[in-house]
Amino acid sequence: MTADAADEEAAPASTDEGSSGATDEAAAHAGTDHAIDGDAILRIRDLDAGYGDLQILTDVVLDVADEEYVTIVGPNGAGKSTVMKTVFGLTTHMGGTVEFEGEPIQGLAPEQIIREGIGFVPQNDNVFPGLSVRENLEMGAYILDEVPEDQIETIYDRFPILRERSEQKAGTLSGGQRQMVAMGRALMLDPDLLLLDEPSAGLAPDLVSDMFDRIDRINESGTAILMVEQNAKEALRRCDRGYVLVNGENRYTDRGDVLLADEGVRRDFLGG
Ligand SMILES: Nc1ncnc2c1ncn2[C@@H]1O[C@H](COP(=O)(O)OP(=O)(O)OP(=O)(O)O)[C@@H](O)[C@H]1O
Repeated sequence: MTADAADEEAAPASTDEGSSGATDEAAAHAGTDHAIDGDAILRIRDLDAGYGDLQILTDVVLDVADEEYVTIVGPNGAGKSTVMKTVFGLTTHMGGTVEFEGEPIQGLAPEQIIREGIGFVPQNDNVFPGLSVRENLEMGAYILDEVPEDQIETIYDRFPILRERSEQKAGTLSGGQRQMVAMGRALMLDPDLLLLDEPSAGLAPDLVSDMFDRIDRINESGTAILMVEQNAKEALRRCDRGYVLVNGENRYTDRGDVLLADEGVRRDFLGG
């Protein structure tokens, strides 16, 4: 979304004095109002979830507005990936609600969630290594009766190297190219919301900013993004709003630049 639109969307989340747009470090205080005032396409309320009997998330609140770019940061083991997996129906739902475009989706299976308009790029094992690039993309549209050729062309236009490598087995691609296949596959049904779990993990440093640029362009073309990223500072620089999660609970929520400028957030969660 545009910077202006982001300001409008994000402003209600900033409740503390000084968080209303200031990038002045001394004045910036990260907010703790985790819900936005306006409409959200993804609306998570009081979410409890985990694995089997093991509860990881407690009372998590999180919103993503239409076309918004939201990132989740926090220490290792905070439950960031668990939030994404829970939205996608891959964990045990224990309480609270997850609404997408006004409909409850908690407890639905991933296949149903894909149909609702959410794409997910997991951190690991996110391509079929023995299938070609094109076959991987086709798998992204497996719920359709026919392969959407125009969408494959759209993906190839977005990631031209995939057109060149269309017949190559995904397992023989570089890490960056595999990540493009995984993103391309998740975009095959043109989702309204794309979940990205650590998209820069394992990439050579010179490829990381290219990957972030591609994510920016996906967002600019109208797809909302919810991303977990180890490269927290860069993610907060790029996103509209960020959530800091600690021990499976919300800690701070604010615009990315406000979180970056908050001394406590920097010291405790961003490595100083
Ligand atoms: N499949 C699973 N079964 C049981 N526990 C799990 C499973 N996956 C994750 N966990 C546990 O859930 C907790 C949160 O893990 P999660 O991966 O969500 O954290 P994270 O914030 O994404 O961490 P990191 O930054 O290290 O990737 C951890 O204690 C982890 O061990």
